[in-house]
Amino acid sequence: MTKASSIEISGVSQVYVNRKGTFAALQHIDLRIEPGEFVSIIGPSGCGKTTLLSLISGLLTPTSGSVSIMGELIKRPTPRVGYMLQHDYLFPWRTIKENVCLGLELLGRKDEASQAYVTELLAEMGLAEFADAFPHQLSGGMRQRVALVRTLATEPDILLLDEPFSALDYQTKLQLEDLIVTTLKARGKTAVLVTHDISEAIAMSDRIIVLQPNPGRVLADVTVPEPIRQAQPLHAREKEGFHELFRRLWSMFEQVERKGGGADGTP
Ligand SMILES: Nc1ncnc2c1ncn2[C@@H]1O[C@H](COP(=O)(O)OP(=O)(O)OP(=O)(O)O)[C@@H](O)[C@H]1O
Repeated sequence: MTKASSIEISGVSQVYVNRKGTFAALQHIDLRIEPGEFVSIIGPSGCGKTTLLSLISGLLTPTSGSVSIMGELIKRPTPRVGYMLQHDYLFPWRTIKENVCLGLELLGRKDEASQAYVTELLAEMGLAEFADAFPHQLSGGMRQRVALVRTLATEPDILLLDEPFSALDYQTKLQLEDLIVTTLKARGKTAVLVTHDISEAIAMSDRIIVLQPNPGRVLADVTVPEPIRQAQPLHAREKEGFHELFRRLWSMFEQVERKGGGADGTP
């Protein structure tokens, strides 16, 4: 349960073919994410953030280059990688327990240890008494907690989080940020978060990758200062250096937007 994996992205380019021709969504991305690291990907709309997650999950294979997990080439989706999205995609006709067990069912895992782990996770997320409830009886924040349990139930080494908080109100979002970081760090999971929210990225991450568009490339790879990393996301915002880093990342966004993408050089 505490297994962690590295992600190695080497010389990755992704070209999409559409009616107008070809479009380079990502160009020559080299990135290594360490076991247990929490990394956020930020950047303007269309810079290739979701494409990068799709490549790590094995839903897409890169046009060139390679994506590996602990040195093993990823060519198709693998249970080692869990994916959590903005929408919870819970089945309305299934109870909460039945929803969180879906991934286990698909993998044919009906063993007692897996069931016990699901019960433990539901309790940890404050959902124990809702195991027999249906999704419509839960708030948006609770439903995202259910989605987190469903993702963790199959014990992936890596979690990909694609804007999982964007549909939530501010207070719920802050609470869920805390819960996710605590839960993933306690289990040593490697995590990659895509977000448009700079302060969320700083508060949750060990490292932040800034992408620039047209074509998508790495503009900056920023390590979050230690005092901020050590703090829970809710308190990270009060730490020294938080606002300075926010301003630095904000100015990178402005630079990319001024140049309309395709900007070279460091911020
Ligand atoms: N299947 C596809 N076919 C053609 N073009 C695509 C496809 N998927 C994505 N794109 C294009 O590739 C670029 C990168 O898309 P992607 O969704 O990865 O960006 P993003 O940074 O996640 O954007 P957003 O922040 O708006 O979600 C965009 O210009 C998008 O229109």
